[in-house]
Amino acid sequence: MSTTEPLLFLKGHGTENDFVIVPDPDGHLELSAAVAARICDRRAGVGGDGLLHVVRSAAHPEAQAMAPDAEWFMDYRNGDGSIAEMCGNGVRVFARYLRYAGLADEGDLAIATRAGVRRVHVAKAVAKALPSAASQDEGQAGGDITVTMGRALLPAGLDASVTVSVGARSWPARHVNMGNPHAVAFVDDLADAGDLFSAPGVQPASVYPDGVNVEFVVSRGPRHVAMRVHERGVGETRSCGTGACAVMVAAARRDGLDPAELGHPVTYTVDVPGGRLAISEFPDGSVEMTGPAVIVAQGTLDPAWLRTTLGSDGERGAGPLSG
Ligand SMILES: N[C@@H](CCC[C@H](N)C(=O)O)C(=O)O
Repeated sequence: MSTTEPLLFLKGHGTENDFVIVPDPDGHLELSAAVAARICDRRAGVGGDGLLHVVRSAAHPEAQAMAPDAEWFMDYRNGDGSIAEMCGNGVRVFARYLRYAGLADEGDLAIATRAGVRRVHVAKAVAKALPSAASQDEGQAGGDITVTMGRALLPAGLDASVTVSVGARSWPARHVNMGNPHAVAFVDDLADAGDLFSAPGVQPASVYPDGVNVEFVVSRGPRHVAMRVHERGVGETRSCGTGACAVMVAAARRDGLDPAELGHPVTYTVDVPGGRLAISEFPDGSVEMTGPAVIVAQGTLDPAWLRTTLGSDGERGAGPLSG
């Protein structure tokens, strides 16, 4: 694929965690970190917390082994262009896109991610917001999407507890892995985290050699919490799906609720600045998340802008976006 061709993109969000969606079914694009970051740039690009590169699993080297189980691979990038293992809000938006583009049927589908295959249930569409040839009969505005997020890993021993700090303040936090790393701190007030313009400190740093997403949590009522998040590779966002799952599990343990011991699922409502998610943990340890996912726009990336992004001398063009 050459950069003289316009490149289709869409814009979507899940509880206001927003993404640029770049369909590339046959895996012709090589998206460098620099190009992904440029596309996600809110001033010089389209703008988004992250980028969802939509590729057939069979066409992507990191996903070929999952191709028998999941036709599509979510090649997720953070807004700074870095690669992450998993994005919970992203996978709902990814599923919404597949329905919107007529690439998946209503009901259950499987999506390959770097954290493994995730099962997604797309609820029946209830509204139609975007008049588009590609929109099929999919409702963009309505219908929650449920994702089976896998098990939360709660490391034991030295890695179990960490300390999160902002300026002179610090809090004990829980290390939770949802395919990607999280540190969950319970605070008295969400404002205690300050402006979150820079990443909170997390000690010991050796627990998170690849960086960490940090959640600040307050209680709102029985099995109801609210959170803010500073995402690795992005900054503060309006929501984080994997973070909400990590928060739910940490809150349940704090409240003495372990589904494996209780023999029944436990469900929490998790409020994020951009909306609300319902998270359940089951006796087998699996975690399920339900929330909205919306496609808001589509367009094409200007080939001239892409060439500028790549560098007119071709110096950066050889790697960032080619095919
Ligand atoms: N917003 C996402 C998480 C995206 C990845 C994260 N920033 C990381 O680097 O692990 C979500 O909804 O889970």
